[in-house]
Amino acid sequence: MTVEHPALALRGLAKRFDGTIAVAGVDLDVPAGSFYGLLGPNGAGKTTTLSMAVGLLRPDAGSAQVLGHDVWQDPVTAKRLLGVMPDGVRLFDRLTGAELLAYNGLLRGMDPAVVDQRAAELLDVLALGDAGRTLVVDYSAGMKKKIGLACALLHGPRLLVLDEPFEAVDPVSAALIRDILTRYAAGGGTVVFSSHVMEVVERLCSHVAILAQGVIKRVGTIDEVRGGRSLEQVFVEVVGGRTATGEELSWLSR
Ligand SMILES: Nc1ncnc2c1ncn2[C@@H]1O[C@H](COP(=O)(O)OP(=O)(O)OP(=O)(O)O)[C@@H](O)[C@H]1O
Repeated sequence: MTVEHPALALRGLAKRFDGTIAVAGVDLDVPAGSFYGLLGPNGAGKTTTLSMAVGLLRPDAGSAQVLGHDVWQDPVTAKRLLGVMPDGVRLFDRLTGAELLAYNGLLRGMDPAVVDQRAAELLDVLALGDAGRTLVVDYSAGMKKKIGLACALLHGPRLLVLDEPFEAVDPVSAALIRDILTRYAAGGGTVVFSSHVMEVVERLCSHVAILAQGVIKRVGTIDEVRGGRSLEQVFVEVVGGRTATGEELSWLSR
């Protein structure tokens, strides 16, 4: 009997920066084939959690497995199965989009002919073909997101982990990214992405986890987490925060 591993399994992940506890013990199972949203306010620990989950940041404690392969003990296998778009897309940006994709593909040991063919297709689908000889450093923020996504997809990973893929992206590009991710998930891939945008998560995701102050406050399928309400209502209730009384900033009124 074969054991079905979750696409991503996090156990007790924790990270502290100096005096700040960024992530305080996160357990999460992302079922294979799911579209998983990681929601949380600024500073909740989303980027830190995802960075540890994909092997970019060493945790103080805990483990991360991609389809049963430990990210820290068996990184080559785990990273072969994984496509990552990190926050702020730290790219080698003195290259054109095509050069960056070629660099990524060859670094992964892919056949150069396959890299060329897939790179051309990705640039075309993501509407980056027109950027031609423009260096990635001169791309707009939205274009950088798209080339980051192309780099994450190039080797045909089974799991995609994306940090804020819709941030700084215009509606046309956002729709394009949504379509590509939806097709990828329909084809058997698993997507995990972080976001603050309820509407995107509600529209796309089968599952959601709400992270606040470094811990998971709610987790489950979208319907389980919503419990008949809107995701925004649940989010605000879980995360709390201050409400304006109307007295503040009175000097702004004329
Ligand atoms: N390299 C670092 N050095 C020091 N503190 C850090 C570092 N990275 C993150 N932190 C702190 O850890 C906490 C969690 O940050 P993180 O970036 O993971 O949150 P986030 O949920 O991704 O936030 P945002 O939505 O604003 O991107 C914050 O308090 C942040 O200031």
